[in-house]
Amino acid sequence: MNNIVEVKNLVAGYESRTLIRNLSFSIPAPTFVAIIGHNGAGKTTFFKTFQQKVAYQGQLHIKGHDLKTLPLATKQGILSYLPQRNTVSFSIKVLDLVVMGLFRKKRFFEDYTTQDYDTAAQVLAQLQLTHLQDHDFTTLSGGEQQLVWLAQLMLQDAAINLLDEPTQQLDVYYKNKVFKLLQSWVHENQKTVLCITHDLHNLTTMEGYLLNLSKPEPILEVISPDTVLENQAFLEAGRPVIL
Ligand SMILES: Nc1ncnc2c1ncn2[C@@H]1O[C@H](COP(=O)(O)OP(=O)(O)OP(=O)(O)O)[C@@H](O)[C@H]1O
Repeated sequence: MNNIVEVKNLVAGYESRTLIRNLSFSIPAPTFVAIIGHNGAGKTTFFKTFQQKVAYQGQLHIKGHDLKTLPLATKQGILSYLPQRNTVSFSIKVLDLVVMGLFRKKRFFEDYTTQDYDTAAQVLAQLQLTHLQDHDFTTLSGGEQQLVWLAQLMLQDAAINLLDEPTQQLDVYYKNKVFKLLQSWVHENQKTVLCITHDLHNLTTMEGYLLNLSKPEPILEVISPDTVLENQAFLEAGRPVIL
């Protein structure tokens, strides 16, 4: 069976700075992977390699395809990305923004149907955002906007989802809720979620792996209260000097 994600001897960074040094791991089945590490460790850069926005050596395979040779449309159907910050500079209703997650299933200029809007509303309900669905997105709080982007990403329905700090601006209730939702997304919808996070204490109850990019030789570690604590202590003990 093809691995869902396979990273082999990955080396990436910027000009004179190598941030990812010879990283290798594979994910054989849909799972949750928390990507952790100090500020500047290269977590977002790692995601940028998947988007081909940073030059890299080594291999990145998704569902058995080399990312370098995969046509864009196929890649977009397999891989979704939620950036750390996403902005909209025009007024748009929350439900209209979320339904756009279905764009890959539409032809150019094809309208969204009532059924599409119902699907979008269901995802908003899962995130307890129904009361905001007719609001102007630009008037929402930072945390509410983050949840709306997450709803849109869930609607995209890709097999592999790269989330860059999706809980950064959320209150403690929503942090917990979003991690639980991601867990059920993996179990019930067979999604693979790679999630950059600094919210280590939310990880203790998760099932999956963590990858600490601050460690000299990062590997997938099975999440347990002990591994989370060990990694927390490692990160608190100090930062490597990154030149
Ligand atoms: N285009 C670029 N050119 C040069 N250096 C860059 C570029 N983009 C990012 N960097 C640097 O690479 C380092 C890693 O950045 P990256 O965004 O991957 O960190 P991170 O682990 O995601 O950090 P954080 O937890 O703060 O989000 C940072 O020091 C950053 O300044």
